[in-house]
Amino acid sequence: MDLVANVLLSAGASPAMISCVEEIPEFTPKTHALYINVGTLTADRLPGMMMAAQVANDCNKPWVLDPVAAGASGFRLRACLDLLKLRPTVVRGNGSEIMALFKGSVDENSKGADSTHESTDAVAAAKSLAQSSGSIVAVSGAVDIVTDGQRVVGAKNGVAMLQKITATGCSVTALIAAFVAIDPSQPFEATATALSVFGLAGEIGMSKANGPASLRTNLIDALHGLDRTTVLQHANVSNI
Ligand SMILES: Nc1ncnc2c1ncn2[C@@H]1O[C@H](COP(=O)(O)OP(=O)(O)OP(=O)(O)O)[C@@H](O)[C@H]1O
Ligand SMILES: Cc1ncsc1CCO
Ligand SMILES: [Mg+2]
Repeated sequence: MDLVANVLLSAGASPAMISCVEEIPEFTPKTHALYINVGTLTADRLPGMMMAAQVANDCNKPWVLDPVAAGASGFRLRACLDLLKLRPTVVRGNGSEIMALFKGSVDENSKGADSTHESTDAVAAAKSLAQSSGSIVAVSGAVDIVTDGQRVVGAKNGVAMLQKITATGCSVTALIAAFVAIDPSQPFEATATALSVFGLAGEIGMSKANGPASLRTNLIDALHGLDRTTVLQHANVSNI
């Protein structure tokens, strides 16, 4: 939650981390985008997540799902599939998470939050999931994949060390929500751009880092300092 909120602040967004069921109907309409992350899922938290998604849909707010460790247990998988039925604007997971949602079955080899698959192994699953769910599907990894079920692009910015910092995936999903909030009519473009910008901040941060802890700090600084010229010069997004 710390990294997610600080990444959003660095990018110029304004996070509010709300999980109290009593507040959700009142607060969700005030947002520009809702982000639901099941990382620390409990039976008590799920009804609030479902309610928030429903409120967002009722007031036409975009919302984004991070299905953390979707294949790790039956409870988690069902929760993610139930949330997916509420049609998030975007779902972003790692290769294993997107493949578990596509297959609809628990992954016996799941390592939990970390992926055991390359993003490029999940392209067909992501495309099919986008078609069946109606959501934009993004798969993070060495190449970040984004698809609306027809188009597929790859965003190639980033450094492998990002995997050694917990919640970089959660944070890039939050950034996707912030970018979708800017123009909800272009969620595909917003998702690819957010992934590319986050990866670029990782590259710039890594040039000054000694390891994961300093990369975490430099990543936030780099995101805060990014300008349009740097993004246009170094963003590496292409059709797949
Ligand atoms: N091998 C890699 N090379 C470059 N960038 C990478 C690589 N692996 C992951 N990334 C980047 O790291 C970020 C997090 O992606 P990752 O796939 O690790 O998410 P995740 O598994 O959901 O992470 P978490 O659950 O810890 O939040 C993304 O911006 C992604 O592009
Ligand atoms: C490690 C971990 N466990 C639940 S959420 C989370 C953060 C990365 O997804
Ligand atoms: Mg994750």
